[in-house]
Amino acid sequence: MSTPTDAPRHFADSEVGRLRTVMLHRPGDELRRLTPRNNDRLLFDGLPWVSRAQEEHDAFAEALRARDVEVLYLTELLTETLASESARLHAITSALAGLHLGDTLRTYLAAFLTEASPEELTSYLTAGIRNDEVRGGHGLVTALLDPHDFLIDPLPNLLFTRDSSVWVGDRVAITSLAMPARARETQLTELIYTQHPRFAGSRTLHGWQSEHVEGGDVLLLGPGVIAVGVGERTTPAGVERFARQVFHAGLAHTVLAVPIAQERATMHLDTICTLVDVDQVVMYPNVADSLQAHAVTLASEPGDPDMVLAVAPAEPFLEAAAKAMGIEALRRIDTGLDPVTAEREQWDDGNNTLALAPRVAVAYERNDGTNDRLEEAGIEVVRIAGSELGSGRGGPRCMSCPISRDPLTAG
Ligand SMILES: NC(=O)NCCC[C@H](N)C(=O)O
Repeated sequence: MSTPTDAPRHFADSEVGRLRTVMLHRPGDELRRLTPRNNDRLLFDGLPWVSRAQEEHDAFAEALRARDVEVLYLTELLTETLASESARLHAITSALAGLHLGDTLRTYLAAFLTEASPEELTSYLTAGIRNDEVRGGHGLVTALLDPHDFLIDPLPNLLFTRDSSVWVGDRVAITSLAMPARARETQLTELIYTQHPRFAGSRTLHGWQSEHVEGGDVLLLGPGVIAVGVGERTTPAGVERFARQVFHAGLAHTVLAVPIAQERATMHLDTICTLVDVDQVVMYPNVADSLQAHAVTLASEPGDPDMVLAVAPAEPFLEAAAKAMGIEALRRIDTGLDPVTAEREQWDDGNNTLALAPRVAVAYERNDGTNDRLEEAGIEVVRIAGSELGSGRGGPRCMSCPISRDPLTAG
């Protein structure tokens, strides 16, 4: 595999530049924590068959490797990061910061986790610890909590690495996840990007303490142009903060703030629209005509500490996007073949494609109507199975965090 020698090692300025490196999370024991009592709270619609989900995920990773994409695994990076004492201390302190533990249990767990190997600590941080699994620290809190209550919550949505960090240019944004079940994920991505030797020197943006922005809402439409969905997960204040940061860092000239319905089916912008070419998106037709965008640009001089943002009135999304991208039109390929098929295939993440290069995209095989349409439009579809992976409501884009793509030429 070769990368252009003048390109930074970690870089992304589009959704479709040739994919070089991606971070995935192979589903593991954290999925075995899901029960009919907690799956709603943990944001899964069902209980996945874990070994089949792993097979499906391995096939996804293999399809990427077959296209010369370097696959990094979040848990491997985390375990390597946790070899450092300072990273371990940081990880343990943040994982035990919750107000549900009490001093006795927190002190016991801190000592217990400090003794754990990096592999074991990774496992506790991702699959969690249940009250009935601890051997010490017993007292009022352990007695009053239900035996099945989690002292450290499992993170089954780690599978969706897209949401907990986003590379924009040569910087990585640590996002701020809105749902309590996912909030701790970004403590782990922050630790990896700030303490793993591979990322030494990488500069970060945003942060998990900031206003909510989730990676599934962030679409790098092309060099200098970023669309950000605002709905169930990313807040208006989140997109404002994000816009200020990318303008300040010179990473974008326009941010499109795109209001989306606050519903589970459309939890992120990438559940209704993803790019499959430099000027083509696959899009949910039931919202395509009503989707609007406010173009946000910098009204003050670059470098002025009082950054003033100019916010344009709402315009149809595709028009606003094409204008900001400097192209004649952002063409649309519809999900499904009719409104009902479109609704079914949108729910099953037919829109949620991962581009490997212009006109080459990974998609769930089950969405026949959408995949046929993509192929008719000249897109090569790399089909993967997702019957179990999809039970958390996320497709190939949600399950991948591009760390390196070949740059697209601006303009
Ligand atoms: N970008 C995405 O749409 N990610 C899918 C996230 C699914 C996860 N179960 C969630 O509700 O957050």
